[in-house]
Amino acid sequence: MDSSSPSVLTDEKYPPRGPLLERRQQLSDALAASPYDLILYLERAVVYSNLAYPDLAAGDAYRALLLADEVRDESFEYHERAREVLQRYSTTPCPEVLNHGSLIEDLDRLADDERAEAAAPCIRLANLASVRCFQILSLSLLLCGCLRSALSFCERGLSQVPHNKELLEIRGYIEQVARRRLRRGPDEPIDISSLPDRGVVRREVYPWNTYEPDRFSEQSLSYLNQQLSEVAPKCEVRVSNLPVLLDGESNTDGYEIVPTCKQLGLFAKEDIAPGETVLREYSLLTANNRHKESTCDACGTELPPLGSNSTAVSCPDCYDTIFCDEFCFKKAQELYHPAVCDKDVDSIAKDPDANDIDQSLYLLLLARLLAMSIHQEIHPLEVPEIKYIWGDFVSPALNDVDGSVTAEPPPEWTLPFSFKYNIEIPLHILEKMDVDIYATLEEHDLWVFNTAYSKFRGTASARKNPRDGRPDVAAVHPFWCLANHDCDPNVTWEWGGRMVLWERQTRVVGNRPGGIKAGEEILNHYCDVDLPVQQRREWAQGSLGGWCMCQRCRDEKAKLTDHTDVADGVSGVNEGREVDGVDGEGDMQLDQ
Ligand SMILES: C[S@@+](CC[C@H](N)C(=O)[O-])C[C@H]1O[C@@H](n2cnc3c(N)ncnc32)[C@H](O)[C@@H]1O
Repeated sequence: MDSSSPSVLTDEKYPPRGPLLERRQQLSDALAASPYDLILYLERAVVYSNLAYPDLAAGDAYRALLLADEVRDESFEYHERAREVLQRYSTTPCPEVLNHGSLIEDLDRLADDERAEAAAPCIRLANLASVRCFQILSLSLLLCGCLRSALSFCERGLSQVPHNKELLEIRGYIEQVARRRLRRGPDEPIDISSLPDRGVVRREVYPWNTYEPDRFSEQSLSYLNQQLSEVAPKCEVRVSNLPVLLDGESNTDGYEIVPTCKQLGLFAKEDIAPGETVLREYSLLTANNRHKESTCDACGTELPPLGSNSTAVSCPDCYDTIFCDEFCFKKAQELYHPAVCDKDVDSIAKDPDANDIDQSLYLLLLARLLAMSIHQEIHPLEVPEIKYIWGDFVSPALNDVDGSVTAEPPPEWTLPFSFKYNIEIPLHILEKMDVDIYATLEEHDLWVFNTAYSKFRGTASARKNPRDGRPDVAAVHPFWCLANHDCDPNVTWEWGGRMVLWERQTRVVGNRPGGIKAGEEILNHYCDVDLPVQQRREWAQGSLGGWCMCQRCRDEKAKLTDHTDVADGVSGVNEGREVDGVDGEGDMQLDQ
């Protein structure tokens, strides 16, 4: 942390979390009772900042900004409701949260006298609130590492109050971090479009998240096993001890004992023969990022050729949505489609830039989850397809920091984040679905989206389009994704409408015959296991969340190191194999 720059997350050095968490709860309850109150949103944003959740602070400041726009524009949907609430604050002294630095004087000094007199007091408050939103948004997004969005909000604020000290300071910090990240000198100009806009935030079970089950409890395991018996009758879910993975190369390969952690895994309850199907799973939690692509909207498989004998079915109400057969159409109608039918959401986040492919797929998975929860009238985190899955969460205590404005987000923060994909587009999608984003805060708060993203990352699989090799379809299969990885796997998998895991005829190491004995763990593979150890580890790192420590990797690495020693320090020996075919694989696991 850069100790020379001021801490903006906290007024005191380490504010006690308890009272802040209590205040957060009070404000959330108040918002549930008065959902169009932008002052409550701003107050909660400040609490989130003090709790070191800059992403959640940005989320609340953005909702407050939208409400300030509602107050000012009579033609907007929530105008009356937002104005009526704000009006209540105009007779009392200015709300504390708006009285920040020199903001009030700066804005009043600029107001054209006549217009200022004519303006209703609540319009003055809305103007004040929107600049306060720009301050919180720009500073919070800077702290998450989203520099382009941070600068853009800062400039929008400065266009309203060009001399505001806080905004000018924030712009200075953004430029300081941008110069460091882009390696620019102090006098070199910075082009806003070249600024990085992907950041990272805390990945955790938020202290107020009451939806996360104890995955290791008897109740959870018995529920999971009951469901699993339908898709993988010879398997059961059990607790598995897995190596704790490091970020990269280390000297722990040769250790006899490596630290382990408790997770879940799939195990055989009965012997499984070579070639036998181990699991066959259907999921509607799918996404497709091509606008006009011939895949089934429900299961993501290629559509059958259209024609008089085709099994394909289009929705009778929004002809554009096509399903591969009657089964998928019925499942879609039962579980999500009515929430998006004829709602003009089809083109959102489609055909993304090459850099945004993964983000677009995760976003579209979130959109599907939201449609499922809205149609089934359950909280998004209660949707069975994601409720029990792995989120690679870090304990809140480890995430806690005393942040400094110009420091990089800490290494414990591992959830990729951007203003566009975590805040702006999810809210836009909900609005297209005719959802009142204010009245449904409990279901559609940013922490709910972040929790869903944590679960998708590390469990979703994707398929590359054979024409251009770009991943364009993704899915979460909640039982398939319980199987852990090993570079000497005993199963292999393919996703085409159904996710299928089947027992290998032969194992990679020693070419020994396949077959899984009762009690043994089902070992899947998250990378191409024909690659040499270094490339395997690099490839699997994204989906595994660390450097693979399976026995095969450790043995091969040890052999390679011995060989390197003998060859007098020749390093980087690859096993005489060109790394081709890495991009040729159709199915892949998406990176975390
Ligand atoms: C798709 S999930 C697998 C199921 C997960 N263990 C659970 O409890 O639900 C992927 C996560 O499992 C863990 N994992 C899977 N295979 C592993 C391995 N060989 N070594 C260490 N961790 C592994 C990693 O934390 C990874 O991010």
